[in-house]
Parts: sequence; C-alpha cells; structure tokens
Amino acid sequence: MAQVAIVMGSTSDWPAMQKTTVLLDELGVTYEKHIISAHRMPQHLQVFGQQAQDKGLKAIIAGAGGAAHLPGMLAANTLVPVIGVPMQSHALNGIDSLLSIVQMPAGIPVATVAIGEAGAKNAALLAAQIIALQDNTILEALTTFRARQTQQSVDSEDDLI
Ligand SMILES: Nc1c(C(=O)O)ncn1[C@@H]1O[C@H](COP(=O)(O)O)[C@@H](O)[C@H]1O
Repeated sequence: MAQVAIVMGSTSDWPAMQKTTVLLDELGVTYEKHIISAHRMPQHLQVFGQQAQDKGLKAIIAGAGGAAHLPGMLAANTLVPVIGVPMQSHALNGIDSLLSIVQMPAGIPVATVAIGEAGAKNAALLAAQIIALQDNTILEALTTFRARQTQQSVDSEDDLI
C-alpha cells in the first residue's frame, strides 16, 4: 500500500515529476505513479479521487501544465491533501500552470509549490512532512536530510575562490 500517489496529466510531465521519486526513495516514502488527466480522463479522475482515502494514501502530488485543472479536480474528489506542481509550459513558461493551480476558490485547497523541478522536489518533501506527523521513521529521514543539506551549504563556502 503506497503512502503517496504521484499523478500527472501527461507523460510529457514525467521529466520534472521524476524528481519527486528521487527524494521519496531517499526518504523511504512509498509511492505509486499515474497518468490521469482531468480533461482527457474525467471518469478515471473521479474514481481515483473517490478511492484515494480508502487506499490509504496520505498525500497526492499532482503535476500538470497549461490549463492545469488536475490538482484542483483531484482535491474536489478527496479529502487526502493534494500538492499541486505547476509544470513549465512552452507558451507561458508555467505562469498559466501556476495560476490555474494556485487560484483555487475557497473551500477546496490545493497546496501549490513552485514551477517545475524545484516545485516537484518540494512537493516530495512536503508530502514526507505530512506523513512524518505520524511516522517516526520518515521524521528521522527528514531530519537527516535537513542536516545533510545544511552541511552541504556550509561546506560549499570552500568552493569560493
Ligand atoms: N493540465 C493538463 C491536464 C488536466 O489538468 O487535466 N491534462 C493534461 N494536462 C497538461 O497538458 C500538458 C501537455 O500535455 P501533452 O504533452 O500530453 O500534450 C501537460 O503539461 C499536461 O499536464
């Protein structure tokens, strides 16, 4: 049983969304991956959302680009927290994706992260932090991750010439 679902509107989102899996693997968070488009697969989306809680999912990471309705429509169909990742689009550089995801009407929240790969990485960390509220193993993995990240930043000073 996976703790997190990574959902994206298209396989073209995978290069950025794959960044989530690297971090989830590192932290020991289990996940499943799906292509589900609110536009192209509306019935699939509804069924997936309605089954998410019973499957035991603790968070859903949803990446979409352009008119990015996927995260909001998933959130409308479940009480599992949804983290939306705006994909970098060609036409508008991801501003379209960002605004589509972040500007949810009051009542149906989507936790929105930054555009592209940085957002995908933070989505994984945020999902892990949600799970860590009730899972000490993931809490320890996050603590180690933070400590290592801090040390790398401290050490990076030595690279300055
Ligand atoms: N935003 C959505 C949705 C949706 O929100 O339902 N479904 C696909 N897409 C997005 O369309 C972009 C182009 O997709 P294609 O590359 O398949 O044409 C992708 O970034 C995808 O997330």
